[in-house]
This record gives sequence, C-alpha cells and structure tokens, in this order.
Amino acid sequence: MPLFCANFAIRVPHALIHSRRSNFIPNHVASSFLLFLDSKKSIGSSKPIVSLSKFNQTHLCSSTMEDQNQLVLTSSEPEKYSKELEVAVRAVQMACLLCQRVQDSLVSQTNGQVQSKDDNSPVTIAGFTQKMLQKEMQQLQQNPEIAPRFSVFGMLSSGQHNNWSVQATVSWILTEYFGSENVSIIAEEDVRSLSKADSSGLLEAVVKTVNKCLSKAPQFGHEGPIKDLGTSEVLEAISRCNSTGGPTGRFWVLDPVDGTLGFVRGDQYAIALALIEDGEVVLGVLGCPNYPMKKEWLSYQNGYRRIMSKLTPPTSESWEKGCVIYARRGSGKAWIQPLLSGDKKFLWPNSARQIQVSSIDNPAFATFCEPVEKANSSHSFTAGLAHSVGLRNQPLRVYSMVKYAAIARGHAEVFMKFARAGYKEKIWDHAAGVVIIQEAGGVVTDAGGRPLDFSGGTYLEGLDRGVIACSGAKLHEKIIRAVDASWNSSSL
Ligand SMILES: Nc1ncnc2c1ncn2[C@@H]1O[C@H](COP(=O)(O)OS(=O)(=O)O)[C@@H](OP(=O)(O)O)[C@H]1O
Ligand SMILES: [Mg+2]
Repeated sequence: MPLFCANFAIRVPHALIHSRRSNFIPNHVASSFLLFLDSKKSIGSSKPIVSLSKFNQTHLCSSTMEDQNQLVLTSSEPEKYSKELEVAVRAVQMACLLCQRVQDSLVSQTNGQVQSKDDNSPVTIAGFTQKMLQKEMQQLQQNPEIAPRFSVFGMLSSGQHNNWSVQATVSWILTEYFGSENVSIIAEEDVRSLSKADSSGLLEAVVKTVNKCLSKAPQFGHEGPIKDLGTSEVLEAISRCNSTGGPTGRFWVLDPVDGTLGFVRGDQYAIALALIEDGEVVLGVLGCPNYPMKKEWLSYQNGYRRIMSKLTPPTSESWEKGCVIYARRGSGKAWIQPLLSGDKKFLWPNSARQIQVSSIDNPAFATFCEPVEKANSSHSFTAGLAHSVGLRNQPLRVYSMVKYAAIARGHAEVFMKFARAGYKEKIWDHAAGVVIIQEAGGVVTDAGGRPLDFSGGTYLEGLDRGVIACSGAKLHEKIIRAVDASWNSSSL
C-alpha cells in the first residue's frame, strides 16, 4: 500500500479512469478524489507526485496501463491549490518560451543599438532609460500606429507586443482550464489601444505570437486550441484581465513582463503570476528566463553574460539558463525547476528541487539587491542604510522580480526598495515574489515591519515607506531600525 494513504486506499478500476478522461466525472469531483501516485517516485519520499489536472489526463491513462502505477481513491483532500499551482507553472513555462523567442529576435535585430528619430544619432540600448521607455510605451499604447521617437527596429513595439502576447496566452490557458466563470484576472496590460482599428498590424503580430506559443501546448501537457485563435479571441483573452482585485474572493494577478526595460535591453525580466484569495497571496510563480546558471553572473551586464555563457559549457543542458520558481502559501517550501528545452515534454514537477533562503545573517557577508533604475528606488538612501547596518558588498542591481527570485534562491540576502514619494506600488510587481520568499524561509514587510497588503485593489495600499525583503529576521530587524533612524533626515 502506498505510504501516502495510510487510512484507506482502493485501487481505481480502469473504467473510472476512462470515465474521467471522457469527462463523465466532472473535473472538480474527480480532482477531489483522484490521486495519481507515481509509486516509483513517491515511495520513500515524503512528497507523493500528485497529479490532478486536465493536463495529465492522457498521461494518467497511458501511465496506468504501461507502468502499472498505483491509482488510489482516498478520503484525504489533495493539497489546497495544488491544481492551480500546477496549471500556473505550466502557463508560466509556456510564457517563458514565448518571451525568449521574442527577446532573442529583438536582441539580434537591434544589435544593441537604438536609433534616435530626433537627430538620427545612435543611442545604445543601455543608454535608453526607464523614463524614456515609459514615455515611449505610453505613446505606443495610446496609438500603436504612430512610430515612436526612438525607432529601435521595432524594439518598443516588440516589448509591448510581447506583453500583450504573454497576457493573452496566460489568460487563455487559465480560462481554458478553470472555465471563464471561475477565472478573474488583474493584469498590467490594457487592451484598449490594441483593439483600435488602426493597430491591426500590431494585433496581427500578437495573434501570430500567441498561436505560435499555444501550438506548443501539447509539449507542456496541455490541449491547445483546436484551431488557431482569431483576433477576437485574442482580444477577449487580454480584455478578460479586467479584475480590480480587492479584499474578498479569488483572483489571479499577472505581470506579463515585469522589467520591460530589462527585457528590451536583452537583460533580466520576469513573468509573474500569483493567486490571491480573500486578500492573501496563496500561490506565486515567477518565470525568470534569463536567470544565469552562475549566481555571480547576475551582476554582469547581459552582453558580458552572453559571452561568458558561450565560453563556459553548461554542466547540464536543462539548467543552462532560466528557471521557474514557485510556492504555495503555508507549505513551508519553495521550488525551482528548469525551463523546458528543445523538444522535451513537460512532466510535472519537471525536475523541481527545493530552494531556501541564505543562512547568512551577518551583514558583513550579506548582499543586497535593488532596482537598476535609481528613478524606481533611491540608491543614495539604500547606500546610507547599507553603510549603517554594515552591508559591505556592492549592491546587486537587477531588473524586475528576479530580485525576489535571487533572495529565495539564496543568491542574495536583502532586497530594499524606496520609491519616490507619491509612487504607489502595484500588486503585480510583488505578489508572486512575496509568497515565494516567505515559503523559502524569508521575511517580507514594508519599512514599518508590516506585511504587504494585497487586499486594496491595484495598489499596495498603506505601504509604509518602502519594501524590505530579507533572508532572515535578524537582518530584517537591523534594516527596519536603520530606516527609522535615518528616514527623517532623508529627502524621501
Ligand atoms: N518608482 C517607480 N516609478 C515608476 N515605475 C516603477 C517604479 N518602481 C517600479 N516601477 C515599475 O516596476 C517595474 C520594474 O521595477 P523594478 O523595481 O524591478 O526596477 S528596475 O527595473 O530594476 O529598475 C517596471 O514595471 P514593468 O516593467 O512595466 O513591469 C517599472 O515600471
Ligand atoms: Mg512590473
């Protein structure tokens, strides 16, 4: 008898499996009772492989017949949100693939050069600031057909095209799996400008990218659309992300590409998906397609990192670059898995291994992360804090929620962010990262030591001064005290 089901376990007849496959048993009923135990993997391990999803219906049948794996009916509930987590991870894996393709073509096309339309002088991508990007993105969103001032051989529209494509893909997958009546999503991208009649060129490109990505769905264990999605279906998938969040109910939070500047620069960015229930983040998934295989490379610029990775052959093909990190609230565990490579098939949990925050609690050996752009967080204030608590290492400046990933993986100990007065942090820029760090053993609060509040709609309402994430309570306490001591004399 499987170790997992100590109470009572009954072998499920093949007929039942076939009923589920033919949808005679409603998904939610079958999901509550069917546990598929891969006996080879689960015996001797405390974590049985629990596979409940529509993704695995085919796999479930074939494994049953070919491998004689044990299938059991059990009275115990499956772990809460395990189905949602699995679907979310698969969706983020697919989104990573999509982004990698777009970024690769973007980087090879631009070759690091941005052409300024004002005077035709070349601007390097590295010289293209967050402010310029936001201004140009805004213009592009308002009217995608007007060529932006900085023509980057499509750099900006590629960034925007990519954001919309990821949002459409993830929204389509979640809705397909859970049903539109059960899926509510709050996400960064607005569909209005894309649906304007005059943006048909961009819309066509988005539809093409989404279909290309969804055609790979079977590789990820999911049934893709029977035929390619049309423009109206893609627009619908994007516009469905119209939740406003709030204190009650369940909604997904999606940042299709966090760190768009990093993305267009060929550098770090993240795809962030979280599920919030009654104001609490219950699961988080972070796709980090460019997370380097060596942690030291996180601090290198992308061009250098690319050269290094070409010169250093990877030890394992599948762990070469990029990862998906995820956690479920209350599990006390956070996981990392490699991105799917080549034609491999995604089999949950895809070689996932557990990660933990760093055990370093002496500031002298700790590293702190912060935004690359000083417009996003005061570098001078954090430098003062670092000095006063004795953090001696150079700050690790990395785009996007990859900073949260770095703490959860134990590659850095502290993340500090102090935005200018008046800036309101958005929930999609933090939700997934917060739960992952907490489950990996870390602490995340505002600068007043209070938990971040995800119940107030789009923004982290009531955030006290800034965000502080640490690998442990000792470092956290020191930083909170240092903020209090220096806040009044700061210009923030
Ligand atoms: N203070 C402030 N002002 C304006 N915009 C801000 C600020 N802080 C964060 N952001 C938005 O958050 C995303 C990236 O932020 P990061 O904190 O990772 O900064 S950085 O990319 O490392 O510089 C990025 O959003 P997206 O890339 O659109 O997801 C930024 O637009
Ligand atoms: Mg963001």
